This record gives sequence, structure tokens and C-alpha cells, in this order.
Amino acid sequence: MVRIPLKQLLVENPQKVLVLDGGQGTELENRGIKVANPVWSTIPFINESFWSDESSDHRRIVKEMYNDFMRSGAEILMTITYQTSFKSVSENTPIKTMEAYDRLLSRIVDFSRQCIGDRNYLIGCIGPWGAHVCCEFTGNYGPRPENIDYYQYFKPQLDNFNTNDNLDLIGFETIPNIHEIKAILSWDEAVLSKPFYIGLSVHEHGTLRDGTTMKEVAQMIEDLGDKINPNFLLLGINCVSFNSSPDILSTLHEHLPDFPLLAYPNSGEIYDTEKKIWLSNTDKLNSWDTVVRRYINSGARIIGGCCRTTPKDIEEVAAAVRRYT
Ligand SMILES: C[S+](C)CC[C@H](N)C(=O)O
Ligand SMILES: N[C@@H](CCS)C(=O)O
Ligand SMILES: [Zn+2]
Repeated sequence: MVRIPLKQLLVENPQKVLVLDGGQGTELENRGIKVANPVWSTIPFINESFWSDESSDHRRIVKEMYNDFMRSGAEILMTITYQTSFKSVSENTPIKTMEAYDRLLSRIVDFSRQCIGDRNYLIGCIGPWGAHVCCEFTGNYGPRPENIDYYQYFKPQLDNFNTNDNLDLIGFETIPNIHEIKAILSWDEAVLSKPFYIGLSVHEHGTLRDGTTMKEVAQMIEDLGDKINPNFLLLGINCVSFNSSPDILSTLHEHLPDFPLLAYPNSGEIYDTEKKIWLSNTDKLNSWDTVVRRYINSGARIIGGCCRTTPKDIEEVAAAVRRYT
């Protein structure tokens, strides 16, 4: 194999920090693809012409986006499957059967692997349950979040990703609710047979979007003890405020000092879920250089950007990773 398995890399090369790509959905939007729709960044893959026409514009745009992130220094990149759950796809596109859905996912993963080559790592991206109802930034999962059948929701995407050798890691990202985290961490190797991570969606004041503290999240993980799925490789934060992210990661590190972490904040802009646009917030108080240095001091092993971060941001991340490792 051209790549050392990620689990091995994390253990055997403790100084190594991998540079992740940036916000793909928003970067596709910057390049002219309209992602404001119910399946969000999955949209270019829904049209059959993406697959049948080698010269399709959308195909070229996705390829160029991956190339630009790699040129900036990204060595671990994600599939564009944040809002590609079976529920989202079957309720909002002409793809209705499990067979057609499976084909869609396999096509996306294999295409992504072709784009990034054999040397780079590929993450199978899975957005939270809340993405399909747009509450990943509130964590408000209704009156009984503990009764949601998270497994039923994730199963079709998981079953596909578990068995695709082109994927090195599964990424559950922007997870805002503690019951969803508990559910994911209750699944054993039969359900989650590939290495995976969880990216938490956290308020700028430092709690999970549903109000759970980082201490409580860490305690829940500690309490699982030996029962934890050995494929659970990293925990971290994503799509969180750029300015507060170093403090949040450092709190997580305080409570889980030996656990590999990851961080990929958004640009600091705020998502308007109604209009599906990004609203500017306060200016960046920090530079990537400062933020990345602090992440590394807090045990981060994968660092990149989330929504509204671009190849330019990843260039700065990569330079800082080189400087501090
Ligand atoms: C801004 S992305 C991370 C999320 C998109 C949202 N779930 C939507 O459907 O608009
Ligand atoms: N990984 C997704 C967004 C997560 S908030 C993307 O880059 O489009
Ligand atoms: Zn994001």
C-alpha cells in the first residue's frame, strides 16, 4: 500500500500532523456551483451528465478544487458527501432506491480517489443527522433527541463507506448533539469497521451546540473505557468559530490529554439557515499561524479548514504546520 494506515501513522509518527483540505461545499460555491438546495454540496453528482460527460463543467470544477487544495499542501481530503444521507438524497432527488444510492456513493468515492491520487488520505465525510433539517448549528434535535434512531439514518452511508477500500477514514462531522455522539460511540466494529473520527459542532463560548460541556463529552468517552470501538481514532472540532477554536481545543485536550485531536474551524462567518448564505462576523483576531501553533500544542494531528475556508487558507495552515512540527 502506498499509504501507511492512518492508525499506524498516528501511533508510530507522533510528530506528524496531517494538513486537511478546506470548506468544499463553499469552495464549490465560490467556483459557480449552486449548493443552496436540500442536498447541498451533493448537487453536482446528482446529474447523470457528471458521470457520462468527461468534459462536464461540474466535473472539471470538482477536480480543480481538489487540485488547488493539494497544491496548497493538503494531504488528507474529504469526499463531498456531507449531505448525502439516504434520507436527504431519496427525499430530494430522483435517486430513490438503495441500489441507486449505493451506486452514487461508490461513484463519488472512487472519483474522489482518482482526483487525489494514491498518496493522499481520503475521508468519507458524513454530516450529522441535523444536517438534513439544518440544525447542526443549534443542536436542537427536538424534544426527545435520545429517541432518534441515528443508526437507521446513518446505516446506508456507513455500510457503503465501511466496505470501500478507497477510504482511509470515516469522518462524522459538525455533530452538535450529545445523544448523537453517544449513539455513534455505542456502535462496535461490526457497525463501524473502518477508522473514524468525530468532529464536534461547538458554540463560540465553548459548549456543544446543545449545551453539553467539553468536560462532559470527555467524561462520557472516559466512561466507555474498554468498551470503546478501537476504530475511534480522533476527536475534535469543526465548523466552529475561528477565533475561539484554539481555546475550545485546549479544553478538550485538558480533559483527554492522550487522545489524538483534530481541528478545522470555519472562516468565522455565520450560516443563515433560512437563506443558506454566510453572514460576516467579527474580523479574525488571530492568524492561522497562531491558531495552528495552539492546535498543535493541544495535541491536534489533523488540521485544516471548514466552511468558507479556501485553498489560500490551507496554504497558511500548511506553512504553520511545517513551522511548528
Ligand atoms: C453550511 S453546511 C455545513 C450545512 C448546510 C445545511 N445543512 C443546509 O442544508 O443548508
Ligand atoms: N465538510 C463539509 C462541511 C461541513 S460543515 C464541506 O466541506 O462542505
Ligand atoms: Zn463547515
